[in-house]
Amino acid sequence: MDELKPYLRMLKHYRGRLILGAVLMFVTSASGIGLLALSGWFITATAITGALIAAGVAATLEIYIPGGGIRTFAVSRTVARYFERIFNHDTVLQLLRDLRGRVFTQLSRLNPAEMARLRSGELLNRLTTDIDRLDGLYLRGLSPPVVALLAILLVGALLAIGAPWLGGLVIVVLTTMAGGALWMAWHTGQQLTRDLAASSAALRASAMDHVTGLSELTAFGSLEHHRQAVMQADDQARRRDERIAKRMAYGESILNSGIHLTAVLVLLIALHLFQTGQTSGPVAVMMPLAVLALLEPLGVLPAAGLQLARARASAQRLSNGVSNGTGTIDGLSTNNGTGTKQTSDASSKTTVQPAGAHPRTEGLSHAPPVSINAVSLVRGAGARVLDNLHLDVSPAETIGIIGVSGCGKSSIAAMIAGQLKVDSGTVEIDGTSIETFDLDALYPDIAYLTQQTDLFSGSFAGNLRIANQHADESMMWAALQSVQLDGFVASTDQGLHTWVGESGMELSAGQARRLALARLFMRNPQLVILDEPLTGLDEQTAEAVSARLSDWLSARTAIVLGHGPESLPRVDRRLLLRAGALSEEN
Ligand SMILES: Nc1ncnc2c1ncn2[C@@H]1O[C@H](COP(=O)(O)OP(=O)(O)OP(=O)(O)O)[C@@H](O)[C@H]1O
Repeated sequence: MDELKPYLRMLKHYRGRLILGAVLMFVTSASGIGLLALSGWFITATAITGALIAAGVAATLEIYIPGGGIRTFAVSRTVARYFERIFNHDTVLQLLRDLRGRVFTQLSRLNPAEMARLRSGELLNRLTTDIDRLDGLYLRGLSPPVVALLAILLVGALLAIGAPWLGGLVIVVLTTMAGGALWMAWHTGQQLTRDLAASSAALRASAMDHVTGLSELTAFGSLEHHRQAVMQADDQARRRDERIAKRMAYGESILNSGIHLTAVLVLLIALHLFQTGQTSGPVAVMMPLAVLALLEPLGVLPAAGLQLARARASAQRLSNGVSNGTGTIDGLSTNNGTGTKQTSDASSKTTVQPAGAHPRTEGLSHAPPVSINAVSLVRGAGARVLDNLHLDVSPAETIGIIGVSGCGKSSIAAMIAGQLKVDSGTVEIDGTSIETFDLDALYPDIAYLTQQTDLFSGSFAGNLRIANQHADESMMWAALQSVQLDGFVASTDQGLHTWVGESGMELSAGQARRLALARLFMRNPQLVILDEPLTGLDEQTAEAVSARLSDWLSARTAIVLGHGPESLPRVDRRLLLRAGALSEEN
């Protein structure tokens, strides 16, 4: 249940509302029980009185008080239900707002490497299904057992009018039955829910792959094959859903049968009590009816058990891979005993502050030295990408690192940018280990161009402003000119305000890359990391951009990565990365 603790803590803020909501739920149930029990009593009492009068025996019955009671219960049941629904749903909406805020905040703290690990299907699942399950924690998971228990106690008290021992016995029997049903649903729900959540995420991910990769799948003639895979994922999710529904239906029918059986037993005992003169006829009829009135508050218990299991699984998933707000960035994180948090999955290693360290909170006031000392790195399935790597970059030096595809160039870039944690060794910027840097303080002074071009749905101006919120139009035109994109932008209808499409889809790959490069010129960083900056540019444009880039880099410390010498701008030193180690290139 530990996973649910943060959410239970969140519920504490609404303590008053939750108690009032539960009271309204109980009033609804109690009114139902009162209505049925009193109606049974009243009908029997009037029948007996009528029969006595018909037999010539003088008999009277006070009808106004029980009649008024029945009307009161009928009205209070409807009114309490109405207000309970309005009030509790309002509370749930407030909880939902807090929950969404919390999850979005946690997601926004993830760095790109971690974000990439959460496939979009996963993310969508977390933001919709998981949150929805948690928002029902109170209404459908926690309050029904409380209300059910109170309802059992009330019925026990009513039975005690006929025979106190019977009231006590029924309380014990029904509480055991209800507790058992709740526990069974919770227990079986755990595994089934985990399986269902996994199949739903797989279904969403494959459905999204199908839609986004439609043109590739069509071009390779694999559309039908992939469609079958999506259908299979759908089938699996549906079968798991059905299994849960069946188990819940079994649970409900067993519980209902138990309540009916108890009502029959209570009827037999009540008739015996009546026969032996220990209770009156109307009370004897009221007793089994009061038990039957428990069908409603107890019938929801299997669903409540399942809801609790679902909420727990959702809480687990939400904390898995998302910061829990206590400094742990990844659910897979473990403390390795040295005070430094690490992830167990090599492919998702990210830089995390060592516990207890005082982070450096000031950025870079000058072009910093960068040093990599005895760094080793294992990634993915366990391949050693870097092996005892050393590198010293002097202030304002530009170094180029070249190497074949997959040799580890991007890994070096991500490491220096603090987005990949090394297995051993240190990475230092300006004499400070990247692990002790407050990255929020460092990032304004570094520029990191990743290999992948990320543009946002928006205009040219909007995409440039990501690098510098306060940039004016002349600055933007100058940046666009540096990457030779000014002519193209000027030729569009709305110039800087032209929409570049979702993720820059209305631009060619080369234009998108140049727009990403232009963002660099909008800032004044001290340290620059460029991962294959000239990819996708034709020879002539690459030459022009390269010359401009070389000038811009001259006063900054820069590490530029590329496949070969032609993919680099002018550098002070060129190194070759091979077999995890660097060697000088002439
Ligand atoms: N996200 C990841 N998860 C697991 N392993 C990865 C990941 N990214 C890269 N790797 C592995 O790390 C190794 C180095 O990859 P890296 O991207 O650093 O190479 P690279 O030299 O930049 O390649 P390229 O020039 O093709 O971009 C590769 O063997 C790759 O399989």
